[in-house]
Amino acid sequence: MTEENGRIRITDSTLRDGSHAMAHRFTEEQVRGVVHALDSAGVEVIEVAHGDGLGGSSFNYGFSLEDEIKLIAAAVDEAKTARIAVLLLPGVGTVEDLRRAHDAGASVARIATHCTEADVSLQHFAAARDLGMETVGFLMLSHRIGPAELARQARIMVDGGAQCVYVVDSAGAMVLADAQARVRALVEEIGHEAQVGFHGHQNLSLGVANSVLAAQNGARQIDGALCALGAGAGNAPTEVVAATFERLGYTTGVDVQGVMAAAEDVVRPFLPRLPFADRSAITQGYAGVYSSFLLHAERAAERYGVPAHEILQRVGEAGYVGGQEDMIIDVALRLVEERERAS
Ligand SMILES: CC[C@H](O)CC(=O)C(=O)O
Ligand SMILES: [Mn+2]
Repeated sequence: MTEENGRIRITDSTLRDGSHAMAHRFTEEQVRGVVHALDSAGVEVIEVAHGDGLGGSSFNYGFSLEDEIKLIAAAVDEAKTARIAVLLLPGVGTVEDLRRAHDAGASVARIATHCTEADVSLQHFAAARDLGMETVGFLMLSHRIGPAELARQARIMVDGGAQCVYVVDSAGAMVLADAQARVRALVEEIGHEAQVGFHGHQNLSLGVANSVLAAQNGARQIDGALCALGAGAGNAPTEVVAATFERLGYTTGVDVQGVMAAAEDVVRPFLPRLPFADRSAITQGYAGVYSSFLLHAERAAERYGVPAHEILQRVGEAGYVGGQEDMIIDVALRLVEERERAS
């Protein structure tokens, strides 16, 4: 296929979604190295923040090794052409956090809400627009509601000032047509006023395939992370996304060799473990569990002596959402009780 499929903007989230997999232990040196490599490879937007967004460094979500504003400033300093994005979950981060990130040089504000709660993002979009930032809405756990309802939530974000709204497969639970239908519904609802994006996870190893279907159905912004470094089994790998989209005839502006080198030579050496669809991560995709719950479940498994995949299966059945990380402990304790009663 030739270059006929139009332009796709790749946003790399190694330094934000990857923060989950790194237990929020990124150093300034690592941030500088990754930004330098991505920027040199032509990646236009690089997201930097705590895994749970601005203000996420806390007992509940895990403390960052380095202050995220310092990391954002380092990323801005390192990038020659790429723009630095931040993620903000209203309630975890505040408008004040957004201002601080903007003062440090971030220019893209990605405001994330649970897929049914778009209305809590309105003041954050207004603040981001006042600051002159580009605005992106992020509808997390998008698999939990149908395409029509998701499109209504996207409409709320666009009316509030979002210039793009993402279908976010936080659990890596979407199976091909799920991604396709949701992206198509958003494109129909908001496509003449705003762009649509797709953020895929690899729990069922479909992050790249879902991203391709998203693009074929009108998505114009696609997320990835180098070496798939991200929550759960990781994100659609940026280097695979770039290579695949080029082969499909999309223009991304990304140098495939450069981004492969960034993955292999810069990120891989500091990975604590390769993101992998093991039993726990597959369970997340299968049962529709927030990918960032993986490490929390593994820690609870270790502490209470019950398998992480069983915890995650129960978490999926209960339908817990981001912010309910404490319920993972609750589930683990219930499993312990059940086991004691049964023995
Ligand atoms: C906790 C925020 C979350 O990691 C955002 C995201 O990347 C997702 O929902 O997939
Ligand atoms: Mn994610």
